[in-house]
Amino acid sequence: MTQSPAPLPFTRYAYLGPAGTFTEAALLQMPGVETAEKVPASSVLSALTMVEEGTVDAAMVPIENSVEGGVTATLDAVSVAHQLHIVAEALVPITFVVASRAPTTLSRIRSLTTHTHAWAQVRRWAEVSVPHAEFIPASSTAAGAQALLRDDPAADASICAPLVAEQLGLHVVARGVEDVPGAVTRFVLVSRPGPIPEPTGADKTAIMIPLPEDRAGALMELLEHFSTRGVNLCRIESRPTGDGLGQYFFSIDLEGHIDEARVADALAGVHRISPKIRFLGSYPRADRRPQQITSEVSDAAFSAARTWIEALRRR
Ligand SMILES: O=C(O)C(=O)Cc1ccccc1
Repeated sequence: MTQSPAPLPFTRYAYLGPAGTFTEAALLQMPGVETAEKVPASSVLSALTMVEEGTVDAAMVPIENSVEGGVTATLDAVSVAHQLHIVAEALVPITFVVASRAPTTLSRIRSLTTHTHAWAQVRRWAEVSVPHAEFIPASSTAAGAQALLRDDPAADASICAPLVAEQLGLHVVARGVEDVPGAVTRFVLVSRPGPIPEPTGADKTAIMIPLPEDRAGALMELLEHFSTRGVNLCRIESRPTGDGLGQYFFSIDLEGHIDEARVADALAGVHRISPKIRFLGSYPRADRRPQQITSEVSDAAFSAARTWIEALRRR
């Protein structure tokens, strides 16, 4: 049985702005956010810094795309550079339009502006449909669309969400230009380390594990701790630590909550191999998919095993 996530204890949120970004759409999914203050930031890094400095309580940032994989800048910032915890996630279906200020055709477009993350998702379409168009990076899809309304816009058109084009009164030159229909971006809400959201029965835990150096089979050993306790991994990526060639960490999302015995036991096992492991948060799954746990790795089974050992030791 799964429980609904509890309301978030925050009143001020940062997000990659301005209004109309996909990140804002993710933030608007958070329970209770309607009455909270929403502060637009000009980059993911500045949103994270606002959290660290206490200007806001939490920030929504993109972390993974179903087509492109991890948003490395966010993964690295949350895993290494910042002391932040993930407290919620949101999934946003992504579709893009090409928008221009005045009516035009694709063949007349010589430059396109959008966020790099959006450009990565329309690149193949662009090669075929606007092969001569130059890409001009914007701080977000909505910022790129707004820039078209300036006196002397740098680009002929922008790639943005359909709603933004509509709200700004732009002309839609083409719709559904994403290379892979049905793509979804996963966003996470990060805050300063504090109380961990309660387990709901459909949760994820994020961790960062520096790979032990000069230890044959270290990855296999790490993974065994999860498999023997029936802990399913939903994402595993290796990233350079930034400290020198050959130094890597694993960024892992697993199914379950730190309050569950099998998850805590697996993490304790990993800690013995890689003591610099970092816990980055346990939080409710956005898709609310309940966990499938076999009886031998249930909390009850762990508790019975502990009781048995304690009884043996008391003899
Ligand atoms: O620029 C935006 O609207 C964002 O929120 C970043 C982004 C861009 C493209 C897909 C997902 C997120």
